[in-house]
Amino acid sequence: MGNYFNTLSLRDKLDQLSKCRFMDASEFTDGVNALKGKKIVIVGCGAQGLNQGLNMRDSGLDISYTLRDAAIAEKRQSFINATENGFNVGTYQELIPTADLVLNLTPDKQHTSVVGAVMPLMKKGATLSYSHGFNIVEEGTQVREDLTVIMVAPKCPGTEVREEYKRGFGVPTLIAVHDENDPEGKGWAQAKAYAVATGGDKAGVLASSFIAEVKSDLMGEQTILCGLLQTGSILCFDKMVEEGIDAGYASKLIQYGWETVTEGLKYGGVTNMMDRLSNPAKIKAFELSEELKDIMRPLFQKHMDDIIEGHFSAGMMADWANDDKDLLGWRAATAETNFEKTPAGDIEISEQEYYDNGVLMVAMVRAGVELAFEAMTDSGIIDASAYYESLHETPLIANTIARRKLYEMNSVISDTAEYGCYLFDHACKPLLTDFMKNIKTDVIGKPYAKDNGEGVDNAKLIEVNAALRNHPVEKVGEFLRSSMTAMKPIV
Ligand SMILES: NC(=O)C1=CN([C@@H]2O[C@H](COP(=O)(O)OP(=O)(O)OC[C@H]3O[C@@H](n4cnc5c(N)ncnc54)[C@H](OP(=O)(O)O)[C@@H]3O)[C@@H](O)[C@H]2O)C=CC1
Ligand SMILES: CC[C@](O)(C(C)=O)C(=O)O
Ligand SMILES: [Mg+2]
Ligand SMILES: [Mg+2]
Repeated sequence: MGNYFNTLSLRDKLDQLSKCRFMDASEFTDGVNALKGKKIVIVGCGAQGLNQGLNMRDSGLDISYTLRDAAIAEKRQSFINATENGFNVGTYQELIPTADLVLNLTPDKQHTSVVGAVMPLMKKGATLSYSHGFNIVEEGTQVREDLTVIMVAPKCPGTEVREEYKRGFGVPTLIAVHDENDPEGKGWAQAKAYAVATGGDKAGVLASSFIAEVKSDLMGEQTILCGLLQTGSILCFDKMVEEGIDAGYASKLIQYGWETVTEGLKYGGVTNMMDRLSNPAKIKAFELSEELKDIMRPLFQKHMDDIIEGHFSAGMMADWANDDKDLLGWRAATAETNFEKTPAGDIEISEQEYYDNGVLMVAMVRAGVELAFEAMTDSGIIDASAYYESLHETPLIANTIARRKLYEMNSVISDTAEYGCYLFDHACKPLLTDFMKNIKTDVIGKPYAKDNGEGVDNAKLIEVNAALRNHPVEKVGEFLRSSMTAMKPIV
């Protein structure tokens, strides 16, 4: 065992990183048939396990859960999740030998021990599935030759996998078959049926590789999706309070503001989100985001380099071996931030006010989306995949902050994402210290145009609009969104 990616030649690395094909709806006409009547056993009933299982059962598949013995004996939350939803639950010995498909939906840290325990019990020719390829790519786990190994990775938190499915939509999903484990050539058919069962085909499916999924997923979650939303929440809240804005108002503006402004992003990309601002505010947001991009670019690039080279995974695995000291310390520190401790005030904020009084938040989102997209595509990740891991998923993560702030986001995302989020946040906040010194309430907490007049330089506005609309994330986004015909509004 060792870092599998690092054992490949440069040519193979680049080939794997660039594996990404947007699948046409016509490729899913067989629906869930490849898995119909098959026994599907999910290991773990947490964020992904529960929500994927609910969708798959509603899609007509046979789902049961296997949990470690202690979880069953002590009736832990995973046991409650499964039994209260009417699923059959059993031990590994009871259920794994009956399974045609085993979904490993335990935390990445546990994969080596879980796969080690489950694999000997799996019947010959069965399939093992992951929703994140860390164990295969970064730890180099080798799976029994007779087993098929697939990945179906929703580009989204588990809660939203369920919510989007209930809305009749789905979440973009990346599927892959591990080249070294497809002895019967059935991997792709099963992965496609699984993606249909979770609703992924309605939002868009990419046929990809374990490697491309891991490297892009880690990058998205550490930077724009979670890291920058955490940094932005803390910095914007502290600034508003320091400048005399009511703390309840500041708390509400941020808690629900990310969800509201990124809903504009989800529908019409950065262009639409920025168009929701008045013209003077849009120009200001553009200038702020350009400055933010210059300051944060080296940090985004460092995260991408560390992920590609394996430094990130080595550091996180060292923390696993150290009883998660960093993860737990950072988690406790996040709970003590003033943003987290200040409840949202009972104040009406209209949808438009979130944009007008949140110009800096809009600027942060634009900067983060574009930087993450640029760092991924510069490293050989295909634009569609980079789009899902930056622009499309940001609103889905923002939804979690609207529910119960950073606590909710960090509980709902995987432990791997949570670790990466804190790592980025702790590096990013100091980088933005000088930038934040110049920030006043005209761009966070109060409407921009009111204090700055309505005058606009036409030439400047045309230049800004062109820069926004011509960014490559907008080009690929336009194409990908055109296939998301079942998308439903939530704000
Ligand atoms: N969170 C998310 O939204 C996303 C996660 N993923 C990926 O999905 C996978 C699952 O992550 P996530 O849903 O966050 O995981 P959770 O932490 O939410 O769920 C973990 C589940 O695994 C069980 N578990 C924990 N430790 C062990 C162990 N040693 N042996 C057996 N079971 C164990 C837990 O039950 P108990 O402790 O009671 O035994 C619980 O049911 C990961 O690979 C992750 O990267 C992919 C996309 C998004
Ligand atoms: C954004 C974090 C994620 O990758 C996800 C929800 O897609 C995770 O690991 O939780
Ligand atoms: Mg992800
Ligand atoms: Mg992840």
